[in-house]
Amino acid sequence: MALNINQLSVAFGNDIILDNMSIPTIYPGEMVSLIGKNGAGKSTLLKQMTKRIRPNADSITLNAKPLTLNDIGYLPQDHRVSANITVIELLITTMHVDANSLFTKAKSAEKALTLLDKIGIFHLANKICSELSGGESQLVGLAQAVVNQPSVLILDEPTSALDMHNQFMLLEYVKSYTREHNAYALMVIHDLNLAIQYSDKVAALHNNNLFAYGEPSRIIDQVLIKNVFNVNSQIIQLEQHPVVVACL
Ligand SMILES: Nc1ncnc2c1ncn2[C@@H]1O[C@H](COP(=O)(O)OP(=O)(O)OP(=O)(O)O)[C@@H](O)[C@H]1O
Repeated sequence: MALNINQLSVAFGNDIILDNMSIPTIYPGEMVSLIGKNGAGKSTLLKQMTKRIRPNADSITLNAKPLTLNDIGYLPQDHRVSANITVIELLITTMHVDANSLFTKAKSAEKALTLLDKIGIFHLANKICSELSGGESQLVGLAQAVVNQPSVLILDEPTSALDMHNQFMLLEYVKSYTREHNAYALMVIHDLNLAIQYSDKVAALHNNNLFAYGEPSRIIDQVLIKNVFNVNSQIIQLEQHPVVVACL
């Protein structure tokens, strides 16, 4: 059981974004954060994972088979739902329910409400999607991404619109989902301290390739931060976690 990304290349015209990039095997139950400067290719990598057809199907595999759309739940960057339907209706629709069966529909509503409760957004069930705030929309996007219980969660900056409490609430949910379902979570996170706290492994992308990969406490240090972000920093050790403080 493993998720593999091997020899992946992506170019837009003459611009090479990912150059024959491989990531070490990702194991069930693992949360992996992608870090790197703006434009490094993090979203490009995640978008490649959500493609129906890839030029080289073997470049991204789940249990040795090409990753399919059925395997994944995807929360894109800046996710917004513009539809004039309620959150619960959105989730039921996402579940691909047979519209003729009232029983199945009722079961789906129950399932969707349980999920909203688990994520901590039960109160949003009857809100209209197009009227949600940015942060509410991001949390609903997470519910939509997990509602069909995918094996692979692909989350592009899932905490970017969230307040401090909701950042932790979302990441705690992703952690429990990943552990309970033996799933794989790949997330782009800009906040290094959140990445350190919530990742089993961190993948740092730089110069069109993988710069470093491993447990956050082993790979995130002043040298990496200087090389990847061109920022001076200090690392403070707090219990087992390093805490990054940027310096001028
Ligand atoms: N459809 C496209 N056509 C042309 N260039 C693109 C396209 N999509 C992305 N790029 C370019 O590819 C590079 C990587 O973009 P990507 O969105 O993957 O970066 P990122 O690491 O996710 O950045 P950020 O942290 O700013 O979200 C950028 O230089 C971007 O301009």
